[in-house]
Amino acid sequence: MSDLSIRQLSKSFGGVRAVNDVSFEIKRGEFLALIGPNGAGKSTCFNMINGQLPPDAGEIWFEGNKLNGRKPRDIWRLGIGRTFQVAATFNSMTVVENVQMALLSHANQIYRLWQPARAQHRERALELLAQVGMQDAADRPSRELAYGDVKRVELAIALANDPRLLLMDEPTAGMAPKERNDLIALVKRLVIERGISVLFTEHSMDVVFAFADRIIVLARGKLIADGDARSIRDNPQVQEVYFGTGKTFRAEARA
Ligand SMILES: Nc1ncnc2c1ncn2[C@@H]1O[C@H](COP(=O)(O)OP(=O)(O)OP(=O)(O)O)[C@@H](O)[C@H]1O
Repeated sequence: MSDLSIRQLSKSFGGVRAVNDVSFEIKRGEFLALIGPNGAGKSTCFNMINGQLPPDAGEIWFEGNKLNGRKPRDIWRLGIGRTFQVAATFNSMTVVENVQMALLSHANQIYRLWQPARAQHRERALELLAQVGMQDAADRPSRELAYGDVKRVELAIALANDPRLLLMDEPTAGMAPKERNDLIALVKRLVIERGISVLFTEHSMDVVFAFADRIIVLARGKLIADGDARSIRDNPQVQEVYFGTGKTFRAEARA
């Protein structure tokens, strides 16, 4: 069964066809990269899936539910998580408190009648921090964290909602190559351990080719390729759209 089904999705801004008749599926437990040069329509796709932008045409289905017309919060409740930039309050709390707040927010959706106290979520918050390798920093003020560690905590916060599909739009933006690699390796491990699906965008082709189960490529709003790393790397149309961007897509660049 496919988790997410995107069917003939389109979105224009004035005369710009940002997303043009795009269809793809994500299967349960798949780690799928959405790539494409700048302005290809990746963020617009994400924003339609998470309910921030209404599509002009096409349908989005998740586990048998049509998502068109639903609010971001309803889509989040259906099990589609996303990594947010940290909230304005992030710096005023400890690391574990930030995850506790996310758990509290999630619990309030379901157990509205007997809202558990924040303290009761500490153990679960520590478990989530352990999954992202941040348990030792649990009681540190969040404002002291290095950038890469903030990203790990963001991931723990996203996992607090127990998503079955996680959307990650450029999760490694602003990171050094080693940090990028580590974060995506961590996400891949979580995909395998938790059986969730992840759709992510990433500008580092090394990272995409090393970790993605499957890659889809957008160019000027159109989906031009969908396949594994080798087929994408050898695809002449993909090579052409990346020509001159400094990314390597030549066959001889194969690892
Ligand atoms: N809110 C908007 N208003 C007008 N035009 C927009 C808007 N959002 C996106 N666009 C245009 O739609 C096209 C696709 O943009 P989008 O941000 O989805 O691409 P992207 O693949 O995410 O790019 P990048 O890799 O640079 O983030 C671009 O031409 C962009 O200028």
